[in-house]
Amino acid sequence: MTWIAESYAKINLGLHVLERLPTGYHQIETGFCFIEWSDRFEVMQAPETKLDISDEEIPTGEGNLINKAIRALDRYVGLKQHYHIKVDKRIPAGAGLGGGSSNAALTLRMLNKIEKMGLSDDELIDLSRDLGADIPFFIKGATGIGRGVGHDIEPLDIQPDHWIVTCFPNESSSTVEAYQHCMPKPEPDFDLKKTLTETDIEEWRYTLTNDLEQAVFPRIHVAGNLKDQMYEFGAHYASMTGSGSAVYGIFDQDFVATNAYKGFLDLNLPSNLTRPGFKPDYGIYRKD
Ligand SMILES: C[C@](O)(CO)[C@H](O)COP(=O)(O)OP(=O)(O)OC[C@H]1O[C@@H](n2ccc(N)nc2=O)[C@H](O)[C@@H]1O
Ligand SMILES: Nc1ncnc2c1ncn2[C@@H]1O[C@H](COP(=O)(O)OP(=O)(O)OP(=O)(O)O)[C@@H](O)[C@H]1O
Repeated sequence: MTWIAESYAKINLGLHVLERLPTGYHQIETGFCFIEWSDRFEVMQAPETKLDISDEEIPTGEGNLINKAIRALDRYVGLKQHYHIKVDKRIPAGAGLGGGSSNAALTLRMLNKIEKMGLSDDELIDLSRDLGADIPFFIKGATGIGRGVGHDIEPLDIQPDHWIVTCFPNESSSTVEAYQHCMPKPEPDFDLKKTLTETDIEEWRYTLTNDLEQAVFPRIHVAGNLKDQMYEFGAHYASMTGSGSAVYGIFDQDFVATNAYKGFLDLNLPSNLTRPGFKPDYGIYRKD
């Protein structure tokens, strides 16, 4: 029996880096929403654990977040079976799109369902606490504001009711380095929740910032150029997502967004077009 599901990417709507913590992590505040870019998972019972990823640049050993998620679940409840997991990888890695975290969260949700473990979202979040700061958002599967190191999610309907064009400039960004090079600001210049819920998207370019841009753009110039290009294509708002290097633009007219999307594809840059108010299909389906 084969189980199928989609592992969606996220983008960050604004990101405050508030404080560097003694653990090396940072206290942040960020809006999380989804885009229509996803990896496709096929999971089958197998004599031994096996991971196949269509993108050969992503290591499939112990360090892969899918394998880490399997081990964490096994430690927590003890898995009854082994699995062969095939991933059609479409989300670029090192893009700030949370591809690895999304994969880890889906692995936990799928095995929880396949083995009828009955673990709650909070239990899955607990057992995966050390795997990645973005994972709780992907387990919950609802948009919202992330606080603390990103783990504490306040659910909030902040999926933009606009078109989103996302583009990866083909140069990966390291999350560790992005945080190392940023300057924490304990008193941010704007109220993130208020901006996301009460301010028109047209106004965001004057307020809503991602603090990690200042750490990434000087080192990955193409990412900064891509943001300028989004505005040239007619975006109402453009920003780097997370630790980069992907950049997204928010557009209110479909033909302007489509034109931008096609423009990036013509430049051979991996890109995505997301519909207004997009909601991911979080279903896990059985293919007999
Ligand atoms: C940039 C974001 O994607 C925004 O949503 C996240 O903050 C990063 O989430 P992630 O990739 O799941 O991060 P993790 O895998 O947990 O951490 C990678 C590294 O990023 C840094 N890191 C991450 C999250 C955070 N709040 N502070 C940090 O300083 C730490 O050096 C950490 O070792
Ligand atoms: N299942 C996975 N899919 C993608 N990358 C993975 C996976 N497991 C481990 N990695 C490693 O994690 C690193 C970052 O990949 P990922 O796609 O999660 O980056 P990201 O989008 O920048 O993440 P984030 O936004 O959470 O910081 C890569 O170097 C990659 O080799």
